[in-house]
Amino acid sequence: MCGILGVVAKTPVNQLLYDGLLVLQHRGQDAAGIVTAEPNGVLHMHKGSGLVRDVFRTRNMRSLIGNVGIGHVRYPTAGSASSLAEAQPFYVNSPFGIVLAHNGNLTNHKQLKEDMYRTDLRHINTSSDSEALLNVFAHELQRRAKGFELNPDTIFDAVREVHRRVRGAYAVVAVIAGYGLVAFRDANGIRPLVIGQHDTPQGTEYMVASESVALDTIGFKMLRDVAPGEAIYITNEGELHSRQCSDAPRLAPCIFEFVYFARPDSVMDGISVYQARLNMGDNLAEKMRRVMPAMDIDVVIPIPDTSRASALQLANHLGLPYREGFIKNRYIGRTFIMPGQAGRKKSVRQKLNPIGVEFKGKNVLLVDDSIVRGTTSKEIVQMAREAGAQKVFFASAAPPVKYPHVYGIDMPTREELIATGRDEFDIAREIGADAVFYQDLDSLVQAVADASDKVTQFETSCFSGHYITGDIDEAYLDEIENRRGSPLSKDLDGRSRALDLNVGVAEQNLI
Ligand SMILES: O=P(O)(O)OC[C@H]1O[C@H](OP(=O)(O)OP(=O)(O)O)[C@H](O)[C@@H]1O
Ligand SMILES: NC(=O)CC[C@H](N)C(=O)O
Ligand SMILES: [Mg+2]
Repeated sequence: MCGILGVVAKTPVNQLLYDGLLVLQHRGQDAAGIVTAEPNGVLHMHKGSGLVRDVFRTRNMRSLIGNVGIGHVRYPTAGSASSLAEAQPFYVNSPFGIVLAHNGNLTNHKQLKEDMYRTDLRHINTSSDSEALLNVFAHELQRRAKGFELNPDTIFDAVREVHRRVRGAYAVVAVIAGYGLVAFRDANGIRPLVIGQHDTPQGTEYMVASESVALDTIGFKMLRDVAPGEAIYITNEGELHSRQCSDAPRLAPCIFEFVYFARPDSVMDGISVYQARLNMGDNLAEKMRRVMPAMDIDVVIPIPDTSRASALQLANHLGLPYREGFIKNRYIGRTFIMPGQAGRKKSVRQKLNPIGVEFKGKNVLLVDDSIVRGTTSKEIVQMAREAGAQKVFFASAAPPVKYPHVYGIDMPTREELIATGRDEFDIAREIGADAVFYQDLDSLVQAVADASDKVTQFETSCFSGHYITGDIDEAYLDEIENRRGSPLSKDLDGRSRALDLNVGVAEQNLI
């Protein structure tokens, strides 16, 4: 997943974007980037590999001039490479000069890239789907723009055409040089996007962000979610326009945001992530009562951080003590979104360390939000045993992850997923636990829906194998599995390869 941010302010926007990206860091640790825009259309970009705090130095911040801008933190998705060339935002010089940042994954990326090359005569230089998305938008805008005049209708018509051409998941922020900020969300609302405002004596400022937590911490008031299929255009002067640009919008947000990705203090599509996780704990407790009536458990221990809310509620519901048995090294980031299995494995031990007294001679129930590759659970169970636990049970607040995620989360091969071809007994054996308990899918959906008064449908493909965009079949999954690990795209007669043209940190004055 990635984090995106866009601001139209009355004063310089560089610090706001930096602060906002820091708050969205949990959505991507691979690369970060900011582009700011001056009223005359001059764009300033700085992006690089690594965490926000490492990418931006004072000198970089000083060069980010302008009251309008966008930012991105990246977590590469299936098929894309972990490289500086794919750090966002992306820039295209025509029409007007556009920069774009994207959260999600396009499922017809290969086709789009081919169309771009053969029909639209546009060159895509990386294997990033986001670069293709930018070029589709640019092409559609160019076709409609009349000279240097750009009105909201033209922008909204271009977004409408983007919805027709592009499949998959996308929440987008873009700046059109000299005009303003554009934001839009795919017709299923798979990826989140919110808009907030801040009133100043000079007028209203607007911020669009992946999560409401970015608005909260920067001091913007939440206005609403951007609707599925909707586009927002905020001019440099702060005039807000919005329009539904999809013929068939429906709200089916990705349920994995609520399980793992989003921060618990965010509210997305009207759903408190924290409340959804508490509900997951309740529902899991119900199941545990059913399947394990005589509970031989002394203590419930969460795997920090994400499982805490569910584990707490599970313990309350079962009338068992809840204890913090693992201490997390606060200087290590999220393990799951790290690229590379070796790094992930090493990181679990560096990140979490048991408190012996909570384990010695006890039967412990470890709770995590999800088990994906099993990297965390395998290490943790072993650590619990080394710390003297008698029995180690493991509970997951989400159902088994059995299918690749094609909408922006890096779970691309069935082979990598511990639940592929294994039942709960096999998985318990595999991770070394005495037993494993999983939430049922219906209960997960219910848990999140219960925290909402409007959302009834979710994108659940990694648990159910049902892909909401309707364009995913066995052949597609086989293809992304085969492509796994290759940083080079194989299409276009081998002509357009991912040329890693950027060396070091990319910094540009885009004039
Ligand atoms: O089965 P796996 O492939 O190991 O993936 C699942 C684990 O990864 C995530 O933790 P992560 O360390 O990324 O972040 P957190 O601190 O927010 O829990 C998630 O919360 C699980 O603990
Ligand atoms: N996780 C994401 O949202 C990534 C966005 C885009 N597909 C990329 O790989 O950069
Ligand atoms: Mg975790």
